[in-house]
Amino acid sequence: MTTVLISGLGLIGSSLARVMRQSDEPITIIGDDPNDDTSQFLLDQQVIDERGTLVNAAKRADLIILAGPVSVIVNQLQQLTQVTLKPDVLVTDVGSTKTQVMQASKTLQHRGIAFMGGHPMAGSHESGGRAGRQNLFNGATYFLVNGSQTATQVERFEHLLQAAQLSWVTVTAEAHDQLVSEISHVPHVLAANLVNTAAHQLAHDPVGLNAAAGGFKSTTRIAGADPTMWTAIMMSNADAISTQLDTYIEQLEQIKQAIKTQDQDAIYQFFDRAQTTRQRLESKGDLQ
Ligand SMILES: NC(=O)c1ccc[n+]([C@@H]2O[C@H](COP(=O)([O-])OP(=O)(O)OC[C@H]3O[C@@H](n4cnc5c(N)ncnc54)[C@H](O)[C@@H]3O)[C@@H](O)[C@H]2O)c1
Ligand SMILES: O=C(O)C(=O)CC1(C(=O)O)C=CC(O)C=C1
Repeated sequence: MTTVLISGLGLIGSSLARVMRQSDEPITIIGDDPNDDTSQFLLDQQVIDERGTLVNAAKRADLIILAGPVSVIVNQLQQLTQVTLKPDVLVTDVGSTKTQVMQASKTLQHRGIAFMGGHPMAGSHESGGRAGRQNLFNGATYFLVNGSQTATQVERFEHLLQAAQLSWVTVTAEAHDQLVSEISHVPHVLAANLVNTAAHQLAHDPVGLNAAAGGFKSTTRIAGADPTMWTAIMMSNADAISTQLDTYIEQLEQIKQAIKTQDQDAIYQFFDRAQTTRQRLESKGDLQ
């Protein structure tokens, strides 16, 4: 029997629990979350078997998954250094940034506890355990960052999540944070900025945002995401995100100039390049 402790039963933590429920291995899932409503819902749905607190339940666990906001994960890695854990336990996380998390895991690793960074590249603008789904991660990339885990621990972890048919990719924390700043973090900044700017400009327009159609709605869906989670992400990947934003500002300046000066060719090339890349991703089935 494998005992899994998931701390943070939100969208990601509860979805991982739902995937593990499909595993052929006998498992007990202990859930830790301060939200009583979510925890009770997941108990009733038999997504988790019992509730516990991180500090009290950690000593029984073979696998500990930290699935709260990045700022919470960083604190919990410190808390776990004060607990006597099973010698073979694997501690991992699902945080959207990895450098700060890997740094915070060092004390635990120095005490001989196996830690491996993780980040499933799937999610939603919805949050909370009720929004979790068994198929949320299907076919997605799952980044792993090497810490002090053994090959057997990785194999067992991947086996527990087999039902999701994930694509496992090992990266360094720095390469990870650089990459996701571009494909995930900056897009969230841009989406939120589109909404905030439009809302401000149209504040006194009686039709205004109510007339927004597919274009505005599909480019800004992710602006509906949880501000606590996204604040923690921005705070923990500040350098990479701000550097990427500089590049975006430069690119926006260039297209602004092209539009202002009626440079038809430059405008066409701008949209043509984007269309070609987007269509290539769609044809691979990666995007809709
Ligand atoms: N949402 C996404 O698309 C996505 C995708 C991949 C990774 N992530 C990462 O996964 C993590 C969780 O994100 P989410 O979308 O599930 O967020 P969420 O808001 O749905 O869930 C977070 C959960 O953590 C709980 N929590 C808060 N403080 C806690 C504490 N001290 N102890 C235990 N639980 C606590 C909250 O009550 C909540 O249930 C974040 O680190 C995020 O960066 C999110
Ligand atoms: O699909 C979404 O709504 C998401 O925002 C998922 C998303 C992203 O693509 O940026 C969000 C955060 C992550 O860490 C990984 C995935």
